[in-house]
Amino acid sequence: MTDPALAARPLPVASPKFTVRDLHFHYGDFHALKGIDMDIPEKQVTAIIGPSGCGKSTLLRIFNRIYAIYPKLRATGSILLDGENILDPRYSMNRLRSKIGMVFQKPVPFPMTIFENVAYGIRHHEKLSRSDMEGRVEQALRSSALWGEVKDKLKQNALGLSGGQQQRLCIARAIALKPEVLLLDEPTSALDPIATGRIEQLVEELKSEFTIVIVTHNMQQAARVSDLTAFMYLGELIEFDKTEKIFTKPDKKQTEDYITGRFG
Ligand SMILES: Nc1ncnc2c1ncn2[C@@H]1O[C@H](COP(=O)(O)OP(=O)(O)OP(=O)(O)O)[C@@H](O)[C@H]1O
Repeated sequence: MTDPALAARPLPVASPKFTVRDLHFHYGDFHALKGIDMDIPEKQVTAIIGPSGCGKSTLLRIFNRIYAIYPKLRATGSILLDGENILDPRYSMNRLRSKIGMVFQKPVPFPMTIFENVAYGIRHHEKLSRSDMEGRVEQALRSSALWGEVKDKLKQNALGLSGGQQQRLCIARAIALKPEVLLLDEPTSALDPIATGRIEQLVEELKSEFTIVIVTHNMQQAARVSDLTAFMYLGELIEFDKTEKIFTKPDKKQTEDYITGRFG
């Protein structure tokens, strides 16, 4: 059961992109998310932090309903995206996919050319002329800060790129579909510090266009890139506030213990 004294209240947000209310999630009998309430603001970066197993990735994945393909997984409550409940099966998966892009922990480029990696998804959604497609691919690669490094080798296999470049390619692939939201699930955990720095800089640039939600194990990263930070523990949202406040003057003792390294 959620202890009302422990649960975070939703932070009032002027223009929420997502409004999450009383969200519970079950993996079969296991109650993984317990009564989450939060408002995620538009065109800002929201970080989700907390110790391993607290439910960060589970929460992130509910935002694009990945769980819905597994019969034993169940979400209750509501998540409004621009006012419409995306947990309602009548909200079509295609519509949701067109609004929400996701990037995973490990970059997984398709075994095809750099150009095709970006063009592939666009072709599934739109029919573009060759020159329009070239323009779209270039735009996505520029937005993901990769264009300068790959413009002369678009026909080379993407698997020849470095890990950091592959991750920026995955971001290019997601933003080429012009989503409104980008979900990033520990996007730098497989990268070296230089590649991590480039992704963090990119996140900062992309927030003028996209609503970004990032799960990270790295508290310094959350402090550097996010406007708001949500701290989770054992499936509950303990505290959700401006990042600066979470890292300097958190309200809850559990948050303070976590950010000062006393547990987790
Ligand atoms: N497919 C699954 N079936 C059953 N339980 C699961 C499944 N996936 C996750 N869980 C459990 O749900 C809880 C939350 O997992 P989740 O992966 O969301 O945590 P997390 O905070 O992202 O952890 P980490 O930081 O280690 O990635 C954990 O207790 C985990 O064991």
